Amino acid sequence: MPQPTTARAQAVALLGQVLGQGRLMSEAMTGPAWERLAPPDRAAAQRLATEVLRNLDRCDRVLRPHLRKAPPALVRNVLRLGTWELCTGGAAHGVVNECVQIVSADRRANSMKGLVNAVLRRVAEEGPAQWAKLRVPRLPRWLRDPLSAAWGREAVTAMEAAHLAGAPLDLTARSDPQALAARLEGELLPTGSVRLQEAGQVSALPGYAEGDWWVQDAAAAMPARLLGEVTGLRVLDLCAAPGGKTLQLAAAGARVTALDISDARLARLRQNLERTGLSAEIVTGDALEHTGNYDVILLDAPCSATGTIRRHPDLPHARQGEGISELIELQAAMIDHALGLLAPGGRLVFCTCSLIPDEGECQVEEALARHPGLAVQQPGADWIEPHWRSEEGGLRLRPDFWAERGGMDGFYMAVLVKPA
Ligand SMILES: C[S@@+](CC[C@H](N)C(=O)[O-])C[C@H]1O[C@@H](n2cnc3c(N)ncnc32)[C@H](O)[C@@H]1O
Repeated sequence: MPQPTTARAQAVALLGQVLGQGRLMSEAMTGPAWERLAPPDRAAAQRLATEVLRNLDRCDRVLRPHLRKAPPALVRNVLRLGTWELCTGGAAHGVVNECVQIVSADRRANSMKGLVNAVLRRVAEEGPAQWAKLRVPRLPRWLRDPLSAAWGREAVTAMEAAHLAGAPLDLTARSDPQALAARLEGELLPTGSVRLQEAGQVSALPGYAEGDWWVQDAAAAMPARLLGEVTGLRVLDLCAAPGGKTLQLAAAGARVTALDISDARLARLRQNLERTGLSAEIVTGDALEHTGNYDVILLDAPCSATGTIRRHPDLPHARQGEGISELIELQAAMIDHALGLLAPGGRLVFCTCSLIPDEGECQVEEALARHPGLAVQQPGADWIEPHWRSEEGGLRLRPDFWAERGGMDGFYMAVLVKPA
């Protein structure tokens, strides 16, 4: 008979996988124990682990005076979880009891249940008052150092505040953003996205089943918007899944080919097309091997995803920057291949959800040097704020932009024009 599990126990298991095994939360939310959890408990486990990771530095600061030496990983993660809950309004009795139970149930950690009980009782008394005074958690050094070099310390501090604040829910309307904003009582952003500050369960929102909208961060919706009128154009979405940009292009009347190397991710794209009643040709394959001829190509290249930390605070803890140089090489190869698939005079939108200039500005500068005649088209949309523009002609978006509205994902995008 499998042991029953709880949201807290699974949150601790998620923390162990992210912090101990370098797995992303999205990779870790599988397995028999996870499957046994009821959907609301899965959501609770995900939220608990996400908040602990977002506040990891704070949890460790509160715990430090109560620990003479670092306890084993499981005990440490239970203490971090308990600390976050106790410092943010969790009821002491329930939190402490269950944390003790989680440790008791583990053969190797069992002997430390007394310590967990004693430490969390102290945290329950002293932690909440301390919590509000703690500094905003900093990014790990592997990311903080290069970002400080690129954007300056002050900007990184502002980004860290945005990471701590988390992200509202942004939607892209299939047809009428104004009507959607009114219907959901959301904010119509200048770019055309609709923002909800408190959304609850996404699939329960009006219009979800009818496919009237899809979830897409406001920054992520901008690359396709830069293309303006695309009705009837042959558009290739070269790294398309799960399909936010494919949906935008199809809704705008383009003849879209959506290509991705991942069948599993394309299955989500297919579901999104079905739900919204939009259509696109779907191709499973490697972008570098695709052939064809297109008026427009949108290349949302695989990248470090460091622009999405507001929503994925696990990322800087699970990864230490490994694999980024390979991604940078792949992005350059994809730009070169995409240019070969474009008709003369055709446009390539290159974008990444990264904060690292090597995956953005530098890619465009280097592509211009490699391809004589290639030009950058300065986007002219009236919603573009002057400080978003970067030197080589692209747009640099950061999580600390629009702070008063709730921020945006970090993104880079540029429109390249092939010589006619
Ligand atoms: C940033 S995501 C794309 C997000 C998507 N454009 C959207 O808006 O929903 C990058 C995608 O690149 C895909 N990918 C990675 N390597 C690839 C390759 N060699 N060829 C095609 N797709 C690839 C990944 O499977 C992933 O879905």
